[in-house]
Amino acid sequence: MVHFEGVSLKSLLHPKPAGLVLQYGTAGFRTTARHLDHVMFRMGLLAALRAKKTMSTIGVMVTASHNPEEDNGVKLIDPMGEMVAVAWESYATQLTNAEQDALLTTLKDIIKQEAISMDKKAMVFVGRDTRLSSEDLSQAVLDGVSSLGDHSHDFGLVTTPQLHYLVRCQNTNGSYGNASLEGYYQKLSQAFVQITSKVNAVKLTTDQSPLRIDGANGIGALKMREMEPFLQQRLSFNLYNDGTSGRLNHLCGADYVKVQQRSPQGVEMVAGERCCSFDGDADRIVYYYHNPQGHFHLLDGDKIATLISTFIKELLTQAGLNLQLAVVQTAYANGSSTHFLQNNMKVIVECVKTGVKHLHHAAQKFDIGVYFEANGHGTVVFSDSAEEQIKGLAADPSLTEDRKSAAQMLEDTVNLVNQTVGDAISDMLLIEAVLAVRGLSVQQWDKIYTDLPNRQLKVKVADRRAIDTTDAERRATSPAGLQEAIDGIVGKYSLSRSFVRPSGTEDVVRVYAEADTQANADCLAYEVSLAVYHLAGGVGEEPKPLQ
Ligand SMILES: CC(=O)N[C@H]1[C@@H](OP(=O)(O)O)O[C@H](CO)[C@@H](O)[C@@H]1O
Ligand SMILES: [Mg+2]
Repeated sequence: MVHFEGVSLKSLLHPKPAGLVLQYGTAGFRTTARHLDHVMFRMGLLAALRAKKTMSTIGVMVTASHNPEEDNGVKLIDPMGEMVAVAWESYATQLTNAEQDALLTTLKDIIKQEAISMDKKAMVFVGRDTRLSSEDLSQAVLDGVSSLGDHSHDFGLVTTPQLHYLVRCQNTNGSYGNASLEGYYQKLSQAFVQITSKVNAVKLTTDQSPLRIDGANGIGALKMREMEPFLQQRLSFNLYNDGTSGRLNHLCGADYVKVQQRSPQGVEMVAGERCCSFDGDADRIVYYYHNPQGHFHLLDGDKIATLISTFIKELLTQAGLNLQLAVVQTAYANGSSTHFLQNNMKVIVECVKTGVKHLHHAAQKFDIGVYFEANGHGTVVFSDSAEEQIKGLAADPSLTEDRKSAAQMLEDTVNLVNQTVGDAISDMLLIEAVLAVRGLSVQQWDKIYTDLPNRQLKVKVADRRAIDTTDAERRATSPAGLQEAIDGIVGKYSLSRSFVRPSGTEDVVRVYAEADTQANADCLAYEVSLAVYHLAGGVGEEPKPLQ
């Protein structure tokens, strides 16, 4: 029996501000923390229902990732550690927006529509980032779960990908790993130590310098400190922006570095030495360095995808395994990366809509799918059959040394990767392992291909839904005339490409442009912004040319 009275009573402690309407977007709910208490309570309720429906443990992560400190947000995690199924995103929106007196009816409607049996107790895993508001908000999630009489486990401070990992472990009877933070550290560290133990000590840190890690003043820095003892000194690193003094995501972190195309504050840059930045919940990573002239060089998600897929492809060849390898990107991928992957690497490249769930699902269609958003969110997924073949080969006693070593390295790679979602820590360890094994410096990695100069801009419009897109968001179908205008502008530049799309997380239209020079990419982005402003209902000041 379910005690809906508990829900009624406890929901009064987490009241919804009348009239407030929010939407479960690309990254769950995300807004100012002041508006989220009722959302959290209700996501606790919904997670419990989802857990009953799937008869599995479900995760709820309280974070607003790279957003400012005063924001917060929440995402649900499905049984295999994936983003929650799309159909449930609309339940999340309905439940969140139900006025106080309609909450129970909305809840019961979902139970009915999904034919959820309420007999068994559910289990919900809860985690949170380091924001000041996160503790109270995660308590609201726990209240939601317990108001239905269900169980929860509060993991407290964790990175987003750690919670995804924990959920998957719990639902796969330990075959993916141990459902504890220690299990996470052990699994990843062991794989990292195994891969790098094959490299002689001199090559290990290829440019002989410790890796500089910018923790964005968030959870990632905390968790790297926890992990350090497990790594058995195989990775030499220094942490910056570790949260002891600076503000979360302020002038630092992966999003700042990628969008501003400059190094973060708080990190001592030394020419030629490699640095990386996590974002606020440690599910994204970018690398960068300064050249001797002090110029900033960024190695973003596209460069990471290229490094990792090249490594895997070479190992597959060496091991004699015939598995289909694909790289999944979005329209934001630099044109040079797509060209390199298709023409030089000869791997399948697919382009999908922005948002990790789209990339993840596309990648799952292949034996091995490497996916990365240009902003540094990504991972590798292996099909069950690919994993079995790799494991089988690695254990085959009749193999030659060469094939055996490649197969074992592939097996270690499978274990090093967090297959549930992009994970800054796991990605970083894989990148460091690849650089060590291949003896590559960050400069050599950077030279694999040269990025086309590019620019991203935002345009404010009255209603961003005025813009519709097709072809994985690369072409606009409305408003009328916009795509023709963009085509006309793009035609004036060389090596040029530009597209526009409504953001799923901010109230803006995003403009992306790339061209042969930075000045041209800037002009192209500006001209396209102007077209958006005039044809799609721009508000406020007209866009200005970039300096
Ligand atoms: C250009 C860009 O970086 N867009 C980001 C951003 O989405 P928008 O829909 O563009 O606002 O936030 C998403 C969630 O974090 C992330 O998946 C995506 O890559
Ligand atoms: Mg994030």
